[in-house]
Amino acid sequence: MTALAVRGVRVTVPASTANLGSGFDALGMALGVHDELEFAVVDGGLEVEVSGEGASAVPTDERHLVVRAFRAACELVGVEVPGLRLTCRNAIPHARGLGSSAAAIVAGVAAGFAFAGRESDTSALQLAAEFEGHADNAAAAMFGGVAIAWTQGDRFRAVRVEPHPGVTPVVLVPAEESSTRTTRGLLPSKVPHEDAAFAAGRSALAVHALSSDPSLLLDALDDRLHEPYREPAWPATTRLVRSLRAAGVAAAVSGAGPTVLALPPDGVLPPRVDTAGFQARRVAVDLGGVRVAPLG
Ligand SMILES: Nc1ncnc2c1ncn2[C@@H]1O[C@H](COP(=O)(O)OP(=O)(O)O)[C@@H](O)[C@H]1O
Ligand SMILES: N[C@@H](CCOP(=O)(O)O)C(=O)O
Repeated sequence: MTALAVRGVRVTVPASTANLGSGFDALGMALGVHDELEFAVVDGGLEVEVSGEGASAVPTDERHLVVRAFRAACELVGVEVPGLRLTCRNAIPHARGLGSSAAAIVAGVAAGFAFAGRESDTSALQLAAEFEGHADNAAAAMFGGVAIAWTQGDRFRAVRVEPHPGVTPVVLVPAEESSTRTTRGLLPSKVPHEDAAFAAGRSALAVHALSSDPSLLLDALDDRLHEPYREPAWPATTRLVRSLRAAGVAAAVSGAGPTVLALPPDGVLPPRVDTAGFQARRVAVDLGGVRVAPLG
């Protein structure tokens, strides 16, 4: 067992927008909406206090996602925490395609690593991605900026790419929720070769557009790989993505939806696009990923 490096940490973790069009399970970008969590070592037991998003819905016992990820991380790094007081102040909306579950997992993993005096690294990403099932949004939440994620056998890998300052996201968030697990179930096991080729070109272009030339984002964010299959889950989202794109605004479904991601120049949407039913919010790109500080 490793000795505890600290008795408590404060963790700030960003939301994320995954896929960015055709980069299904491969591209993610961290966003400037953050959950704040405190992990304090206590003599025994588990105390979980949640405020903000999801407060009335998430369990406050050992089933809590942050607690599960934290305990798995503690086991991996070899620290034993006798008891935990966890305080969560949530700002990331749940089940909207903004990476709330990835953020919760990354926060728990980062805290577990910090208790062993370690920073989040490739083994932390591996654990977080195993929990989430894919590394696109977990890598973005962990390392910030744009993430390119891939798998090598059963290993999850990712690199961080610096976003261009002209990438200015607007998220359009509807009231209704959509579970990622449910809409992953709508995806086919095979797609036409033509669509795969379309996706390869678009997702490669997306990396260039996001890092070097935002004028190419409209083409780059086009998708045939997941959005058409998930459309029955969120028809209003599909309509809004189409209207934005028809008005020349780069737009895609954020993660597994139902939020819409738009990347208009200067973060300004044309007034003629009807966004009724969605709350439009300009958000920064988060550049640093999860942050951990000792509790004072
Ligand atoms: N901060 C959190 N604390 C506890 N559970 C969470 C948290 N964030 C997300 N979850 C769990 O994950 C679910 C949402 O996950 P998911 O369907 O993947 O949507 P999202 O796109 O928001 O990640 C929530 O309904 C909740 O069960
Ligand atoms: N690639 C995943 C991304 C899910 O992101 P989330 O923020 O909706 O959890 C997918 O499209 O299923």
